[in-house]
Amino acid sequence: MTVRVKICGLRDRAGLDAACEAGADWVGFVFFARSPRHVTAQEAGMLARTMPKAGPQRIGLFVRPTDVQIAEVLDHVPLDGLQIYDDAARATAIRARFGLPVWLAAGIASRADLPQACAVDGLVIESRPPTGSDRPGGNAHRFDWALTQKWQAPVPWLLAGGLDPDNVQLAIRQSGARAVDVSSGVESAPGIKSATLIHRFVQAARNSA
Ligand SMILES: O=C(O)c1ccccc1NCC(=O)[C@H](O)[C@H](O)COP(=O)(O)O
Repeated sequence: MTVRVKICGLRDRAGLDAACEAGADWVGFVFFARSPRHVTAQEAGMLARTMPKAGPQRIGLFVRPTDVQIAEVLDHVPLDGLQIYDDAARATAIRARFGLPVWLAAGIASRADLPQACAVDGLVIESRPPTGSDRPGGNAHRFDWALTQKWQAPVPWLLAGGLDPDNVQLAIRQSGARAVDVSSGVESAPGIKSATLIHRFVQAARNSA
């Protein structure tokens, strides 16, 4: 089965074009001011509206958002889904309020952290942020991939956190993931995507056995 790929934290045309050309399944826009990958609704709108019709789905990332913040973004950006950093009940409420697919981001340190039930459309399973980080994702920080191996996931899920073109095949083998999510690992500096690394990452994920 083909492994699906999300390239997250896109901020400019070159990065977005590379993700589309490489055949990514999803691209992510980060609406969190403290992130080096932050985009305004206007910037993301310009990018998202000019993507190929059969291109990747557009996912908006929000950290503990208010309904007003999400609504303001949706006024400008045609999003296909929302990735939410908040508790599960809030993610479910956002899904009901906006009628879009919602992925809940879950920070994992041990097997006990893996959700056994949820009322959202997908889970992004990533490492807990390292001590001192002021953001819940995009930290280039990995967890023990074997933790998800025998997990009976309640909904489709993506593996995230510290992936790059050189480790993604091992991560897929060890975790059993059928979808992967990367940001830092395809950058030449924080917030600056590398077309070469994006292509290498997508190719490596697709070619994993
Ligand atoms: O990228 C950020 O700065 C960010 C800030 C706040 C919430 C989420 C954020 N990013 C999430 C992602 O890019 C991915 O879902 C995932 O965490 C992968 O990150 P990385 O370890 O950098 O590949």
